Amino acid sequence: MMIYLNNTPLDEVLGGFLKELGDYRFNSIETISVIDGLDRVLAENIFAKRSVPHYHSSAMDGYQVRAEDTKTANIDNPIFLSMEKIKYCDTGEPIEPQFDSVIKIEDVHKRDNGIEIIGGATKWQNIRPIGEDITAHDLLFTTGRKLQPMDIAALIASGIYQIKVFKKPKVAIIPTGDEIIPWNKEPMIGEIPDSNSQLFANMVKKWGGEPTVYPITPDNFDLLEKVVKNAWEENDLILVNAGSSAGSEDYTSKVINHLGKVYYHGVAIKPGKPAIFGKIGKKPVIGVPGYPVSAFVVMEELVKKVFLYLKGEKVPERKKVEGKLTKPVNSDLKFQEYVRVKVGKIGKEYVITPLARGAALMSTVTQGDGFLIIPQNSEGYRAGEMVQVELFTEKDFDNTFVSIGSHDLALDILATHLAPKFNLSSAHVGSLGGIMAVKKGETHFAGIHLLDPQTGQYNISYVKKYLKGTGAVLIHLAKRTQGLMVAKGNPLNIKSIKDLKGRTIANRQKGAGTRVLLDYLMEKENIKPEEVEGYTREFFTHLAVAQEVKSGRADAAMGIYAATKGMDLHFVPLYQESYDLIVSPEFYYSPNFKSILEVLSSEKFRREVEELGGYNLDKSGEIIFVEGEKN
Ligand SMILES: Nc1nc2c(c(=O)[nH]1)N[C@H]1C(S)=C(S)[C@@H](COP(=O)(O)OP(=O)(O)OC[C@H]3O[C@@H](n4cnc5c(N)ncnc54)[C@H](O)[C@@H]3O)O[C@H]1N2
Ligand code: MOO
Repeated sequence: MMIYLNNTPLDEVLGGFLKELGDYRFNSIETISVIDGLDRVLAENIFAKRSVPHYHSSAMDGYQVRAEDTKTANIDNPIFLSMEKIKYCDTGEPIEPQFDSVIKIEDVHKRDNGIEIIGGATKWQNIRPIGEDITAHDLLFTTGRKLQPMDIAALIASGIYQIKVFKKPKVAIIPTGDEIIPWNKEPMIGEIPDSNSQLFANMVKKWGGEPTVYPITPDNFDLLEKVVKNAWEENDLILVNAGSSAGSEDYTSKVINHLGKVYYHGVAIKPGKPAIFGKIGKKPVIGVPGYPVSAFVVMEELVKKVFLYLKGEKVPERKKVEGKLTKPVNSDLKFQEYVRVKVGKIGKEYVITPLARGAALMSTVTQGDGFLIIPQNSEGYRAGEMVQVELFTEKDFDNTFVSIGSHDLALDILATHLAPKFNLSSAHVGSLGGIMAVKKGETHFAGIHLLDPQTGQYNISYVKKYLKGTGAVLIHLAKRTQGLMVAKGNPLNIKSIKDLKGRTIANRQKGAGTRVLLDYLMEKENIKPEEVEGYTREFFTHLAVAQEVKSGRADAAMGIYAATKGMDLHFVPLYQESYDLIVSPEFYYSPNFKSILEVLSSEKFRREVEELGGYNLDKSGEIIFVEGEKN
């Protein structure tokens, strides 16, 4: 198998490829009705055919008069004008040739057979003369104008009904892969619904193109070649999705090379490195990697730029914000990396939290706000460094609450109650991580559930210990039942912590409240970590450990009852814990926090959470403890 994948820097690929495209441009023209012109780009200069208004018209409801007749009127010498010397008109009505002025209706006294006025009118007052707005033969728009709603209104008013615009460039989208199935078919194991084609189609539409999604093509050279040939004839730009990397079934570059030429295969970006740039005849054919985020990055950073260049448009710059990085980000020196991040605004400062790096993780784009772009040859950034983020969302950060800490399903339900007025942006780092985030001013609040083994009490001693000097308000959210998740029917008869000896568990990460609880209970029963298989394998959520038990890879896992629901697992209740929110004092006293408190104490919210099972929210929203503020 021949593997050929270079690692060319992005700018070099883009610059070089545009050069290879020579004089090829998307410049076909079509004539359309002006009413279909929204967001279309004019391919002609347009001059008005008609003046607006096209007759002298009244600007007010009132009486048309001759200014001459009104000259001597004043408050002491009112003038009476008989019906022959005036004419009533509404706003917009034509001015008759014998008149040259309009007096507003509220400035006249109606008398029998005429009006009385107490002030003179000046010539052309309250009249919109011909061409006041647009004059016939005025230049309205030049080639290249992207038509907006008022543009279309002005064109119609000035007598333009047909316009010449650039044709929407046609973009072929060819999904490939034996495992890919139509987007609306329920997938079996090993099958992947074609979600990328819709990602591409909608991006192309946003850029002003006309996408066509071709049928899914299996991994087969001849079939792919046939579809590419076909698409090449019918389109201006061809995108082949997947089959771009080094695997033996990756035919995209072979097909392009057979029909035309590949100029670049492999870009020094991550994700997105196996992208392919080639040409068949004069038309560009681009191989976009299969992983959704790799695909998104290649579409945003390369395909969009090629597309808009060929369309003769500038690439709009992304909005940028600068903020403090909450976690270190390491980067491979070989690539320019696109790390998806969440952005939060705490007080006046932005905080930037990096998300997971996997190229398959669409959720890092849907949950993320922007890219932290780490240049090639950079090792990355340290926690606390100020970094710049290029935004891909339009979120209102002033109405986004940041929650960094332990995850609980109640937070998801809280988010549904806060929407659409407020967003809740959560990151799950465990209880201790949450406390540290509050301490460093990186979050508005943190969910925690930390047992103090000495006192048997939850959370308070940790707040006292770690947030002394910082200040914090501890608000109760829920009592929830922790226990052991085991297989349906409890075949191993696991009834208490003691029964974990010699069994395999799925454990939570250090710093997680559930881990602290397990350690506490194990110590009480004198069980050493070495006596429990899997103790060192860490998972970050309740659902993740539940999944391990469900799959049979683990015999048991400590977690909350609600996570077992829907998974058909057995639950052995062991402990009632208190899941609370630590709120920074600044946020606690801000008006926005009231909205959270309102939800916490609402019946509807409490009921919805309790319905998950294993929860009691009788006291949610109550203050448990206040740690003094900074002085
Ligand atoms: N041995 C190597 N394997 C891989 C390499 C490598 O260098 N050596 N590169 C990896 C990188 S990086 C990427 S990115 C991917 C690129 O893969 P391909 O473009 O060849 O695409 P596939 O392997 O066919 O699929 C990858 C992944 O994407 C899913 N996919 C594909 N099409 C769609 C679609 N239309 N909708 C949704 N999802 C789609 C596909 O099912 C796979 O899961 O290769 C790595 N491997
Ligand atoms: O380039 Mo791949 O897209 O790194 O994941």
